[in-house]
Amino acid sequence: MSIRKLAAGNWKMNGLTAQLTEAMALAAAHPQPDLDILICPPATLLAPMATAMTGTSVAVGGQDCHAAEKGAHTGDISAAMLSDAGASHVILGHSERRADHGESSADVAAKTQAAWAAGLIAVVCLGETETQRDAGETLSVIGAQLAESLPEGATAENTVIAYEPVWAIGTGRTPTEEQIAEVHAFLRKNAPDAGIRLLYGGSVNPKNAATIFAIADVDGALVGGASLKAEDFGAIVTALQNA
Ligand SMILES: O=C[C@H](O)COP(=O)(O)O
Repeated sequence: MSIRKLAAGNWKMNGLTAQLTEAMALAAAHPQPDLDILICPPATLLAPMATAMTGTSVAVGGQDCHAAEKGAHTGDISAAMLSDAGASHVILGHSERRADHGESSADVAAKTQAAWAAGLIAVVCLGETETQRDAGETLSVIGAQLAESLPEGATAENTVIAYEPVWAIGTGRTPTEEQIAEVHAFLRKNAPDAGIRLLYGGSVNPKNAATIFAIADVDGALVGGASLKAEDFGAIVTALQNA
């Protein structure tokens, strides 16, 4: 089966209006890539970025949504609002949300349903902590997160899975190629649809991208820090295209 690759950037809580030029430079450098490119900016930049990316190769996504359609949830954003602002995707269950906002896998599953209902593609994040890896619990943790975070009905069309070891995020540390291969093979085998794209995330940069993209069952990356600069993210996109 041929799986279309995806280079996704998560800007997290970074980016002001002036940084829209980075997305524009990325789009200009990759006018017709043979893969999908996604940037998930902070909510404040969603609408202007979606407008700036119209007609380009770059899709735009949110970083979280509420599980409810609408209502009294001060400060939250619904999936329909993301879609209305021009998003096609939404990152859900990122470990920073799980840690900072106490999100459980059940919460992530409810948000995933909401995302699908609004026509968004859910980019669902899973990953073990360093303590869990050291205890030999990686696959059981990932297995439980996978089973509990994805509601019934996940397909290659509506869902992307991102494997992000918590200890590799923003640390400059990455798992070995064998460790990534093991988790991705597990996800390919256990995901509800074998066509669901599997991204690796955690300290991906222009230097290590080609090595990571050569690993079996890695269909792309969810990139944090290195997605903020068009030059760096562009180099990662090129490495993925050449993989
Ligand atoms: O969503 C992205 C990941 O958390 C990776 O972040 P990072 O590339 O800065 O390590």
